[in-house]
Amino acid sequence: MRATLVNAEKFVGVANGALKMAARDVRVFYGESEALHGVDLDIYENEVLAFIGPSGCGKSTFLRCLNRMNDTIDGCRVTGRIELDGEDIYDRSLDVVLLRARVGMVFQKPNPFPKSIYENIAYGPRLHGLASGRAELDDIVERSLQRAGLWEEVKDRLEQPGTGLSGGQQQRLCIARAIAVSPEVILMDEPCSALDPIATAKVEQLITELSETYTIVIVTHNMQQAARVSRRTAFFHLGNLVEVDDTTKIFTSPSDGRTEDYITGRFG
Ligand SMILES: Nc1ncnc2c1ncn2[C@@H]1O[C@H](COP(=O)(O)OP(=O)(O)OP(=O)(O)O)[C@@H](O)[C@H]1O
Repeated sequence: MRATLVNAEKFVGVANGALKMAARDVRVFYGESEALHGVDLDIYENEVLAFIGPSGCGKSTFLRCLNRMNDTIDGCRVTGRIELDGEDIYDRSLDVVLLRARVGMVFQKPNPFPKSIYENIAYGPRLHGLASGRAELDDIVERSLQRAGLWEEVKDRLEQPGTGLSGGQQQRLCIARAIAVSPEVILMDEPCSALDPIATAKVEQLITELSETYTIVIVTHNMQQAARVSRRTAFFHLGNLVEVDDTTKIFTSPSDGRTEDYITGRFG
């Protein structure tokens, strides 16, 4: 563990981004059971925002609301309002496939398609008509892999299966796949929990680099990780968003006793 939890200096200059997403009174029901009890949260451009809290408190449920992944869960219902650049993402006329390109997602377990490394990246841009020919597609594939810090490791084996890479490489491949469709927001649900410390360090470094271009929301069980990568942290407890503040403040002088109990290890 590091001596200090937070290196605040690296976040200078990104503290006052424009509003990117806004959630108001968001409630999520699984059948009759209410899992999230009215969450209000603003997310700013180019910030890294971490969600922390004990198991089952609703972090992943809320994250999935942000690109409507909950739509894919039977019996799940979302109420309230979530806006992306001022637009209601639950509006009936909204194209969900396009939304998920704008608000991409990286999951806990790396999940490359059972296709070549090249095809893993090329699939999205092709689907969304982002390349006018093979040369442009090649260029997107190379740039995405470079951004994800994977190009040097895979440039000579682009036709080999993505599933043949190491776990850490697979996760960076999934990040490259998310980047390839030029998202604005990237949601990450415990992206390092299946990785070893070296692969984790690479992904954390990548998150810091990517925040120059994208807005990143990350769920993590690892408080040191939240402290290392995020500018702000939101603490969830029993389906409530208890508080959101600068990461430094959350880990040094939180406003709510429940946050204090959690970060000092009294529960969770
Ligand atoms: N598909 C589902 N069907 C029914 N209930 C669900 C489903 N997914 C989550 N829940 C419930 O919603 C609540 C919040 O779960 P969620 O997975 O969002 O929490 P979490 O904070 O992400 O937990 P963890 O840290 O363990 O991943 C829990 O009570 C959970 O049992």
